[in-house]
Amino acid sequence: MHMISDTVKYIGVDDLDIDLFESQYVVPEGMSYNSYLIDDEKIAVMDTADRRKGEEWKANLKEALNGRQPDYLVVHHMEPDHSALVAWMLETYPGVQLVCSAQAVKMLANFFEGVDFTGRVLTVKEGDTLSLGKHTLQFIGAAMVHWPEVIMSYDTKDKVLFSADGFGKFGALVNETDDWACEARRYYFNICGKYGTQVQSVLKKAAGLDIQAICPLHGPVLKGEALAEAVRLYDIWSKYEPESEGILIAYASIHGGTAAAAERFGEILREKGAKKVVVSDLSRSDMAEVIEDAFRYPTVVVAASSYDAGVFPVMHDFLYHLQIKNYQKRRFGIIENGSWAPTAGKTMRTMIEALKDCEIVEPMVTIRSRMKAGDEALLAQLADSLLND
Ligand SMILES: Cc1cc2nc3c(=O)[nH]c(=O)nc-3n(C[C@H](O)[C@H](O)[C@H](O)COP(=O)(O)O)c2cc1C
Repeated sequence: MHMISDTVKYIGVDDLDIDLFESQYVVPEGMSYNSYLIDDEKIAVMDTADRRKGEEWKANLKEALNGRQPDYLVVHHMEPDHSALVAWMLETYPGVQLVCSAQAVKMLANFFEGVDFTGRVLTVKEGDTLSLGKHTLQFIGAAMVHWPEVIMSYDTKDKVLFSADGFGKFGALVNETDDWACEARRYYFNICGKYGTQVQSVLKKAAGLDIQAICPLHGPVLKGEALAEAVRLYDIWSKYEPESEGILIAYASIHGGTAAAAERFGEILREKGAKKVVVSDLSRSDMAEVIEDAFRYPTVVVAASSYDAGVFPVMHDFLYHLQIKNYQKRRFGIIENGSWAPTAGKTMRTMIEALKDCEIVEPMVTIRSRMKAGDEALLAQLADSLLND
């Protein structure tokens, strides 16, 4: 158990045997469910953990309490990976009061049938404060970062921001490296990506505070340069601005013809001077990582086989993911493939046109079954349009 400051203790747990986080994200480095304890005249526990590691978390809590009783359980976020032990806390510690938003109160009964919360909940909203003795918690509304009930809290004594899922990342703390951005980016775009406006609003509020440490619910505590870099990246990401130069080619291919065309198109782009080209096979890549790359770069080329008068499903899934994540402000190129009546291009075009402020760069290239020498010229033309316009 490590100390964040002389009175703020880390009591979270690592999960190294989880197969998929939220039943969809591969997490080869595991996951951490962070939880903190503020040891003051009144003791506040900041969130619980996932029930997968409930016993370990309870042991950490008991060790940190050292025989004392907690006074408050602050529930920043009701998602079960943080709130699984809420009912257990109420039952085990009769003096503990839950501190959460009004929206969270509505959710409590949904998650914990039969638990009597009467007289056990202190509802807080933006600007409210809670004195623990030397520490005072100031609450910050953070609705839709990334659920509606989310609050953050700021400890005015140690200048710590408890940021809920904001500033989180994939990966257990035991496996933490210096490269925070790599898995924080994949986490951000897939989990919070839809809510850029709400993240911007929280960043504006945070700019008015002197923050010495950010304590998220997943991933490492951020301090110093790491904190400043994380805030810089969150500002870019939540404005939907590309982070760096580059072109993503995402392809969906049944028998390899579209794959060959996509790889060749990558070579053409490099021959013409593109410095960074990432080619991803949507059937075999981690979808969350391809989505991350789509947000990272300003330009995306989609290449796909036609399928049942539409597009090969994994490409449909990719574009659908972009749509629900509020993807915007990017340029697209389109390559389609078909053996008798190519339809992939039209389907992809319709889906891209539904995205906000996304431009389709012409010409769209049609491959018939296998790429031929004659297709080179049109691919070169598309490359020129993408690189020079
Ligand atoms: C189930 C299935 C449905 C298909 N539907 C279409 C179609 O509607 N129109 C078409 O032109 N080709 C269709 N095709 C053919 C492929 O799109 C075509 O062979 C393409 O060249 C495959 O590219 P690939 O080598 O990258 O997989 C279909 C193929 C399969 C297996």
